[in-house]
Amino acid sequence: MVQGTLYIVSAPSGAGKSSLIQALLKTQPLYDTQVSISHTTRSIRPGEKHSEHYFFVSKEEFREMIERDAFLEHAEVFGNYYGTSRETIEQVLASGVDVFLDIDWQGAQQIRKKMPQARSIFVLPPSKDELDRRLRGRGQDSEEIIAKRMAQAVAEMTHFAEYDYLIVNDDFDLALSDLKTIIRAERLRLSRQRLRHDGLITKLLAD
Ligand SMILES: Nc1nc2c(ncn2[C@@H]2O[C@H](COP(=O)(O)OP(=O)(O)O)[C@@H](O)[C@H]2O)c(=O)[nH]1
Ligand SMILES: Nc1ncnc2c1ncn2[C@@H]1O[C@H](COP(=O)(O)OP(=O)(O)O)[C@@H](O)[C@H]1O
Repeated sequence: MVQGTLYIVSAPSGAGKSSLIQALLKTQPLYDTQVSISHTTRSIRPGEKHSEHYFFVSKEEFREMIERDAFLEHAEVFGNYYGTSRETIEQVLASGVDVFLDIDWQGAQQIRKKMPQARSIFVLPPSKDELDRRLRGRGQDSEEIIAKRMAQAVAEMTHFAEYDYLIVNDDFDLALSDLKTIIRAERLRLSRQRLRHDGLITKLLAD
């Protein structure tokens, strides 16, 4: 079985990474691609569902998970804790499915150390004004939270060069097409193709 690829996707809040990942998943069968559902201590937003968008847990539950080493990575973002559960990711990758992590730069650094084979993608907004418009347009955060996220956006963006790929999410369809191209190219990497087509290659090279 060929291991699935782990994709890390980061961006300043509001740049559109969740929308891009969700749109991508609609075009891929579940046996090919899944998105990891993180644990978080932040409050649930209107329209969000427990175990669909996040596992919403208390600080105590989160701390208990850190203590039993249940996270592949975890970080504090905007004053809340976020983490990726180790168990599910390892199982899903082992079954050959690609997994997407929507995580920040701190989590990305931790994953790269543990799993150097992971691929990382950074999503940029076309401008700060547009980022601000998207955060407001989403209509889910208070003025105070939006201000906090805008203030953090530059700090997050300074990490773009640590990533393998960069997508500017100006025109959504174009950005989605870029994301699909990255995945297609990764699936065509020689190391993966060799394993998938071992028999074929042996036959073609036989005298
Ligand atoms: N390190 C880490 N960051 C996460 C995780 N889940 C979400 N994040 C990041 O936390 C930040 C805030 O996420 P969220 O509160 O959902 O806001 P949104 O990205 O603006 O919708 C984003 O940068 C996410 O990528 C996680 O499991 N680990
Ligand atoms: N290319 C785009 N053009 C215009 N609006 C966009 C684009 N991409 C995403 N959005 C909108 O911007 C808002 C923030 O997107 P979201 O995916 O929640 O961002 P993130 O997950 O990076 O915080 C949402 O309302 C989304 O519909």
